[in-house]
Amino acid sequence: MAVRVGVLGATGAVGQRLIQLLEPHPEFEIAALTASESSAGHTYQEAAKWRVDSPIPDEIGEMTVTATDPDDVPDDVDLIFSSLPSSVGAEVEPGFCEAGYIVSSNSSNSRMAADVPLVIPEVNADHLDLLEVQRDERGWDGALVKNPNCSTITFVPTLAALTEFGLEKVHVSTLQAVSGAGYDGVTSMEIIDNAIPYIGSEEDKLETESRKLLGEFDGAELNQNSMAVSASCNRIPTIDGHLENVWVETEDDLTPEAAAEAMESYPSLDLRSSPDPLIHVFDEPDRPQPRMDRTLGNGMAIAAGGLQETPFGLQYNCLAHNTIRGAAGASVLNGELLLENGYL
Ligand SMILES: NC(=O)C1=CN([C@@H]2O[C@H](COP(=O)(O)OP(=O)(O)OC[C@H]3O[C@@H](n4cnc5c(N)ncnc54)[C@H](OP(=O)(O)O)[C@@H]3O)[C@@H](O)[C@H]2O)C=CC1
Ligand SMILES: N[C@@H](CC(=O)OP(=O)(O)O)C(=O)O
Repeated sequence: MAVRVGVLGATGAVGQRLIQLLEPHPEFEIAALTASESSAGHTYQEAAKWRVDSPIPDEIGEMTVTATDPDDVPDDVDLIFSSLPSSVGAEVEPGFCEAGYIVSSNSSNSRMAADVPLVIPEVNADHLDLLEVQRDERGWDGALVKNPNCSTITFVPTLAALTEFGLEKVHVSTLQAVSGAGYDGVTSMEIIDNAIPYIGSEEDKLETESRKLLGEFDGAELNQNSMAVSASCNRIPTIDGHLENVWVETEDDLTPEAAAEAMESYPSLDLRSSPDPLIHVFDEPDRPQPRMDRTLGNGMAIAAGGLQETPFGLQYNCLAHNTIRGAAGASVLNGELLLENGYL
């Protein structure tokens, strides 16, 4: 029987992607949609300014949106997908966990909290066991699991494939699509014929979340990876798909051929939304490209290419679909992992 799920922030850009992925999902059944007080009480099709590239499923359009409060969500909902502005997430997510709901959240609040698993299933599924520590410390019947920032998700799987060479220093420079800023994030006058070399708080997220994701959980606490990470983030006028340039210095010698082999053979998982292969390595020097490669693996794959030796170590480019692998798809995959691991 499908697990009944709720979506917090269901009318937003990521909430709409969540609905697009969850509605046909055989393991999950959408049973609750929440948003702000101004949307509550309206049907979903009245409340949401739908912008996803497939129509609103009929039965979803007719559902009534409720306020984002545990008392408004049916008790038989077991799993909550949260895609709220982070200030709202920080306020309401603990209440859902206290009320017994398992929350798979995309919002940035609490990602770096010591007892909150920050998970990319193919990279660090074992960090999910931090939930035992979380429940002991917080006394929750529910639980809170986070997926990382969309730019972090794009480069960390490629680093995970290279850990056997001993990661020492990583430099990453991003070319991020406008959808990452949300529909009202950057105006057309700001971004057309332009590039903006600043995205608030983004560099810090790449630098800290990557070290947590590649850290080791010893059963009691998580020890962060000791690699040094420096990030520089840029907004460019693409719609979807974050492209990143990465330089990696390693303890052991690392040739482009060995790196390509490690990335191509990095294992996927037997979860419905996990693509196989996880990392697609291009031989063509001008790939990956956002418009051509963001839908690889139904938007869940990581694309890499342009591997070469430089005076600053191995250099390559990588790409992922920021609102699918980088947001809604990441939360759904964490939901699948929670199900697989018996939390639901
Ligand atoms: N856009 C993207 O590509 C990405 C976004 N994210 C993150 O995901 C989260 C959501 O982003 P996005 O979908 O773009 O945001 P949107 O602004 O498009 O949507 C926000 C959602 O939250 C609801 N909401 C806003 N305020 C409240 C409130 N006070 N109480 C309850 N619900 C509220 C809105 O409801 P209503 O319609 O009623 O206002 C809406 O459903 C953010 O944390 C963002 O940083 C992460 C990665 C990528
Ligand atoms: N800041 C990201 C999107 C985002 O909302 O990230 P986060 O999930 O860390 O809030 C971007 O602009 O592309």
